[in-house]
Amino acid sequence: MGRKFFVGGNWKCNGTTEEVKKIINTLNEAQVPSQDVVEVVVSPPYVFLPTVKSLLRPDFHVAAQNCWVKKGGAFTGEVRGSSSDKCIMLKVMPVQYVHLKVEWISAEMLVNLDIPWVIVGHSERRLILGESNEFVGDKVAYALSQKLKVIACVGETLEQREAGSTLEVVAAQTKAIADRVSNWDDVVLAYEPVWAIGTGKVASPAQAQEVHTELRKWLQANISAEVAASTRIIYGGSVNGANCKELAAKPDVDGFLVGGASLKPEFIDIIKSAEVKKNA
Ligand SMILES: O=C(CO)COP(=O)(O)O
Repeated sequence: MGRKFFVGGNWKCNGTTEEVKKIINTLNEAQVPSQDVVEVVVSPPYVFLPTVKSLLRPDFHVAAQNCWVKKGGAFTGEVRGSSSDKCIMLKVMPVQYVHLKVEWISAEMLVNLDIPWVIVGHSERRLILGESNEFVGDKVAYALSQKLKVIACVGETLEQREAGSTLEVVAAQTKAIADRVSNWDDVVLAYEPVWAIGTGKVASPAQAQEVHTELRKWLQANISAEVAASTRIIYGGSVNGANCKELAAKPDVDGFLVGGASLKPEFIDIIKSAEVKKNA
């Protein structure tokens, strides 16, 4: 079974109602390859989910950027991080933000809004909010149990890459998911090296291919040949209209998770890079 090219747009914490409408207009008017060739998913901030859901063309889908690890209930704002947390949060945030409050959104709410996808384990959550591999694995499992489809993110920091531990890091992140998930049909694995995110420093096609091949080998050795062959492994980190084709040409790059460029018209060019695969 071929792996359908997948292009996700992670809008992160960006946009006003006007800007969101403008992006949607651009997407809605775009001529792109058919749904048989490419699956397109955009992920706005929570507050814009209903607007995007109602205005977006029906052949593109919507993802939330996160969801809670279990059923919702009496939780007024999530407090994560404490002085005992061994995360790098203190390095990137002033000390008064350690007790961060983050909105608490359950998988059930996303299902209720008819949002089919959720991004889990993005490095901005792992690193800033101290989400551990196990916590991310639990979230993936819970989201899948509620019938959401999951874009699960893995990736190493620059420090880890320079220490030569890239493969070990992404394998450990993937293992924490694999330990909790038995069906991979609704999982897309996003390799997002932290050093490439928002930096303009994209991984070379060879670097991306190397990690994607290793991840696929890991899936083959630890889950099954079938899961390894069918799971889409997408790349994220400074993807843009100019570099997407070369990356897409690599055999184990099955698409992209795009940040900054997903807010711009060049996102259409990135979607169109699916043609590279079709013609391969
Ligand atoms: O984090 C990313 C997508 O989830 C990538 O962000 P950029 O494309 O802005 O580097």
